[in-house]
Amino acid sequence: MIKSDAPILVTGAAGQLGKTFVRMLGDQAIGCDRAEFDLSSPDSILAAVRRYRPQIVINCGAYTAVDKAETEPELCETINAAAVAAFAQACEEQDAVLVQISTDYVFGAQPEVPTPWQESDATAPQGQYAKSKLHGEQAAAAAPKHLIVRTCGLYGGGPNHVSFVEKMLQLGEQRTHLRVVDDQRCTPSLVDDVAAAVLQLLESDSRGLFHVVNDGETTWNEFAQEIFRIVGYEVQVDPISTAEFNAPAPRPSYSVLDTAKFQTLGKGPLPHWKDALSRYLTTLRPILAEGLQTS
Ligand SMILES: NC(=O)C1=CN([C@@H]2O[C@H](COP(=O)(O)OP(=O)(O)OC[C@H]3O[C@@H](n4cnc5c(N)ncnc54)[C@H](OP(=O)(O)O)[C@@H]3O)[C@@H](O)[C@H]2O)C=CC1
Ligand SMILES: Cc1cn([C@H]2C[C@H](O)[C@@H](COP(=O)(O)OP(=O)(O)O[C@H]3O[C@@H](C)C(=O)[C@@H](O)[C@H]3O)O2)c(=O)[nH]c1=O
Repeated sequence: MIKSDAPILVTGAAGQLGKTFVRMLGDQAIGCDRAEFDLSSPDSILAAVRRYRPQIVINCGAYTAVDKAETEPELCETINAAAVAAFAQACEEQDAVLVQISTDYVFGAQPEVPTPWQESDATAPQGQYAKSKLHGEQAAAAAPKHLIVRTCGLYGGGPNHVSFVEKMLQLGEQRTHLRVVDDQRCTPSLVDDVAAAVLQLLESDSRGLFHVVNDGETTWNEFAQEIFRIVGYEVQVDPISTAEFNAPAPRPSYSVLDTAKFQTLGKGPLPHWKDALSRYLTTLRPILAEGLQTS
């Protein structure tokens, strides 16, 4: 159970998800950015956690530049795995719960029959970011009280965070034709819905590994088309393959996550991805009227 008076430390508080937790938790949150916790120096983490004496640490800080990680694998591994090991040790010492946010990218191999991945399925991370995040899960699992939440394609941090949604909107302001991959299936998810679900897991004292994404599944191409449909931009989104896009890091062709385990809480699935996207774009409407480029 979340004790209402004990602090909850949120790392990565300047990021999309961290910022959302800090907003939702209000006075109970101690939001820390890289000035307080430099995750590339894990040695400093224990002392910093001792200072705050949290009941829960929600680690949203991470190296999230998937392509850049291919050329900075050591830094990515330090931030996404070694720092998590330090949090696990600190949480054990403080008898605190460690919440580690992880990713659908821990799955990589093309399943024979595409069926949403369950928590018990074998992982097969492909790129450096993906591998470091799996190592981070393993490090978090060393904390006696841990909650590891895998999610996917986060967006919704507002116009200052450039997720896939803002990338599409910026490109859509400039171009009439875009090329977007149509051979990766996943479920992009809204930070508000994911953070609310994580808090439900904490409130029910859940421990272990959970998949938390919006309901349904799509491709990035269909997701982009839905963005433009909702905001009313006339942009043609041509389908291309992942090979044609030729990004430096590999991405899974199928990383839809099964949320049945989360649903055992009895609250049902998270809202459908189309509903989540529509809610987020509604909040952006006043800014879109001015143009995202100029905001
Ligand atoms: N984005 C996505 O699509 C997905 C993300 N995830 C996971 O969810 C979590 C939250 O992601 P999201 O909010 O999107 O990520 P963001 O990139 O928005 O935020 C990550 C935060 O980590 C901080 N950070 C990076 N390096 C350091 C460092 N050396 N020391 C301290 N802080 C650092 C960044 O700080 P600064 O702002 O100063 O750079 C940033 O605020 C991560 O664990 C990520 O792996 C999982 C699935 C999908
Ligand atoms: C901008 C753009 C992207 N794409 C492709 C590239 C990629 O395969 C896909 C999604 O693009 P992104 O670069 O936003 O995706 P990416 O940064 O790989 O997003 C990921 O972030 C990390 C942190 C995670 O943990 C994952 O869950 C995941 O969603 O769309 C196009 O095909 N056309 C485009 O114009």
